[in-house]
Amino acid sequence: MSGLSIESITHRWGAKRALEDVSFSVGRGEFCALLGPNGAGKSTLFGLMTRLFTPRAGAISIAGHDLAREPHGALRHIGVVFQQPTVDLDLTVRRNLLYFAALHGLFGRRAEVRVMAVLERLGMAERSGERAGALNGGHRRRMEIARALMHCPSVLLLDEPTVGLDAAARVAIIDHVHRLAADDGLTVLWATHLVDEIRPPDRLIILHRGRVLASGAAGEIGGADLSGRFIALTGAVS
Ligand SMILES: Nc1ncnc2c1ncn2[C@@H]1O[C@H](COP(=O)(O)OP(=O)(O)OP(=O)(O)O)[C@@H](O)[C@H]1O
Repeated sequence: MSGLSIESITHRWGAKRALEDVSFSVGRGEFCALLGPNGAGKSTLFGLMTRLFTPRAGAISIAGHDLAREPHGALRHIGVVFQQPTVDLDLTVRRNLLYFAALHGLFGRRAEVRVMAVLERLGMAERSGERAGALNGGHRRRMEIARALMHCPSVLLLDEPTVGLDAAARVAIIDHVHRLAADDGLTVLWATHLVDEIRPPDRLIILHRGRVLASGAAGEIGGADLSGRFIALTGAVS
């Protein structure tokens, strides 16, 4: 399978259950929202998918590579945007991306071309010479998404990427990432606790207290009122 597959993942922090028998898959070109209130287990799952730590039980497969048995094969297919921004504010946008390119073995003209291609993709090309610290929060996040695409991953993981952004910046980022899935065939997993970031055709996984409560098309799970359905399932006000 070319996308992402999570099979029967269980993880505990000491005696605390963070994930219990979590299974789902996201296909090529699908935008999948992982929706859960605080403490649902979203960041724990991201930590497992990026191999910050290993699951006690279950399997994770990325672009057909089992993360435990073929970690290098799996990890090179992942692009990650973490919840906390990780940008060098003193460098230009271009320089931030060039450093990241070098980490992936891309140098010189090839790196320059790739930097401009990913910035173009996120509508950021004209800002390549600006200092990252001078960008607004939305543009800084778009720069981070562009950076996550530098090594041509097939799976993009985003952990609550719109935290702290205003409504217009959130919509712009959501639009861009939907286009990456629809036009470029990227497999997207978008963790959020905000129902209004989810569109009816999106795949949706509702996670609560470490368990999957619903999985399917957002429009089918939520009908005309996804927010009401989410609150009914989890008791959480989003
Ligand atoms: N390093 C850790 N050590 C101990 N417990 C942890 C650790 N990380 C998370 N937890 C616990 O695991 C559970 C799931 O937390 P997690 O951060 O994965 O949820 P989340 O859905 O990402 O929440 P949030 O939206 O608040 O980031 C919570 O009960 C949390 O307190």
